[in-house]
Amino acid sequence: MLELQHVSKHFSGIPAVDNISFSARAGEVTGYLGPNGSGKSTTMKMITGLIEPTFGEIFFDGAPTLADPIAFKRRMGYVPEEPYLYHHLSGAEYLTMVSELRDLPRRLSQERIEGLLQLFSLHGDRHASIQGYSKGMRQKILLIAALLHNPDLLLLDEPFSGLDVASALVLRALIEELACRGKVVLFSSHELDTVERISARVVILHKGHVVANDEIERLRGLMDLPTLEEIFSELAVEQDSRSVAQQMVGLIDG
Ligand SMILES: Nc1ncnc2c1ncn2[C@@H]1O[C@H](COP(=O)(O)OP(=O)(O)OP(=O)(O)O)[C@@H](O)[C@H]1O
Repeated sequence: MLELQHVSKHFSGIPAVDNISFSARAGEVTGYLGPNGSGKSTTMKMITGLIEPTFGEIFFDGAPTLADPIAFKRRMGYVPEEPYLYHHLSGAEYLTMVSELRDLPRRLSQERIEGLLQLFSLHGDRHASIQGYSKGMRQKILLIAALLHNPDLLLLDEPFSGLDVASALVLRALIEELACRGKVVLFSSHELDTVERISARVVILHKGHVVANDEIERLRGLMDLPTLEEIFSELAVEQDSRSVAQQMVGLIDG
């Protein structure tokens, strides 16, 4: 289980994430939602150890993640929102580098790389440089890199970004399958339909605060709202989208 206890992150004294506590359990998918700038990526980065919390602690299977960061990173796979890749490498070279950094045996890692490239329909492009890859192709490389070492915890920050319909369907099924196999999966997304389909629970952030942390089914009942989109709008959207759109058109067409 992944557990955040009273975690905050301040940038120049300003809280981006403010005293949040929640847990994500093994065997189920936890959706992590919030408007732009609400603190989702900051939370993900704190869990990975890329940035340290200003306050609070993060635990994985009962142990503080910062107590033994190397052991924790062996068990974690992370798909960042921003694809920081080495563009001069080919997809296959990049994945080989990742597997070497992760100390995976060469034969095993090559089998996994070849297989995953095939299954993500990227095999034909494996020797081309990442520079020439489309956004979706880069996203697939990030996904494969996060999966290669068969992690127990998957942190997926907008993992569907740039994927075509077929690949998004594969990823959706993959996330469900990983949870079925007992992994902890925390994934952030703005695609509420997808979140609603595959997540048991959601955590909703608004301006750095947790405004909901429950099973989707229970939230529907408690709030008497039929869809996650309506629950999300009620808790985390302040503006009337129709009126904002009309004002925008008014400005350019006035
Ligand atoms: N390195 C940083 N320095 C200063 N402020 C930061 C930094 N990183 C994030 N922030 C601020 O923290 C807040 C939360 O940002 P974050 O990227 O976590 O939001 P998000 O929920 O992931 O948004 P999005 O949906 O747009 O990806 C924002 O106000 C952002 O400007």
